Amino acid sequence: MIEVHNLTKRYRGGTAVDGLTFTVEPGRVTGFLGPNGAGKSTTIRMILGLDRPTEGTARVGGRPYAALERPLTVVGALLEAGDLHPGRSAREHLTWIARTNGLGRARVAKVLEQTGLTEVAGKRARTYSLGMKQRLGIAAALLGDPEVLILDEPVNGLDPEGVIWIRTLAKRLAGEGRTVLVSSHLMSEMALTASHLVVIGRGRLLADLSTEEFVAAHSGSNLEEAFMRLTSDAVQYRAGGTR
Ligand SMILES: Nc1ncnc2c1ncn2[C@@H]1O[C@H](COP(=O)(O)OP(=O)(O)OP(=O)(O)O)[C@@H](O)[C@H]1O
Repeated sequence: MIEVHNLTKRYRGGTAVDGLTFTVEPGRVTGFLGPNGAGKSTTIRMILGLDRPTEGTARVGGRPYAALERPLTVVGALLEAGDLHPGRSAREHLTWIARTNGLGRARVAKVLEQTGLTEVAGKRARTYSLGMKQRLGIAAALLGDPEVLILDEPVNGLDPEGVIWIRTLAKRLAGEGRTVLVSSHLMSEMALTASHLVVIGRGRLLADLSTEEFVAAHSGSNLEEAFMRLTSDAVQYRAGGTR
């Protein structure tokens, strides 16, 4: 479970995250939606202890990230900017993470298999397509067999096959009882992937409801347009440069 309470991040230039409170439950895929600049990445960074909140708290598996003894066994994350060494192979990359986190080598073989990378595991990362890099990022996130998975914009730039693969994987992980949070700025994609939605705009919570409820409320209209309407104030605020 992920519990976010009154989470706030202010920068000198403005407020990126503004008093957010929501819970991400296990056993389902939760879509974390908002237009560009809404504060999704900043929220995720605070959940993962990479950014310090100005106010409020974020807990993963019942504790703040910093209090987790073996973080990779509790939460795995795929962030937008991967830190992949181009000269390293997938197997070397994963083995290094496993070793520095006290995880057994058997996990490396397991996550390579789970992400379909076994056959290319010896190739250097510089030869990988974007789709393969995303799979490797997900393999690293799965290494500690964590109960919580956070994927930040995982389908950006992927071809249709890659998009379907991520969608299927997210659902499978949730089906295993894990907590899965997937961020996106595309309502149409989340409608196919997530069974629950947390929508933010301008750092504030706009909606926290099941995908079914959202779709039913906007049946007959284009989902992407309905999402744009919901977040339109946030977009106008941003475009006006008043942040
Ligand atoms: N280090 C920083 N200093 C100042 N402002 C920041 C910093 N990081 C983020 N912001 C601002 O906070 C706001 C939220 O950014 P964030 O990246 O969290 O949004 P997002 O919803 O993830 O959008 P995107 O999908 O475009 O990354 C933006 O206006 C951004 O410019």
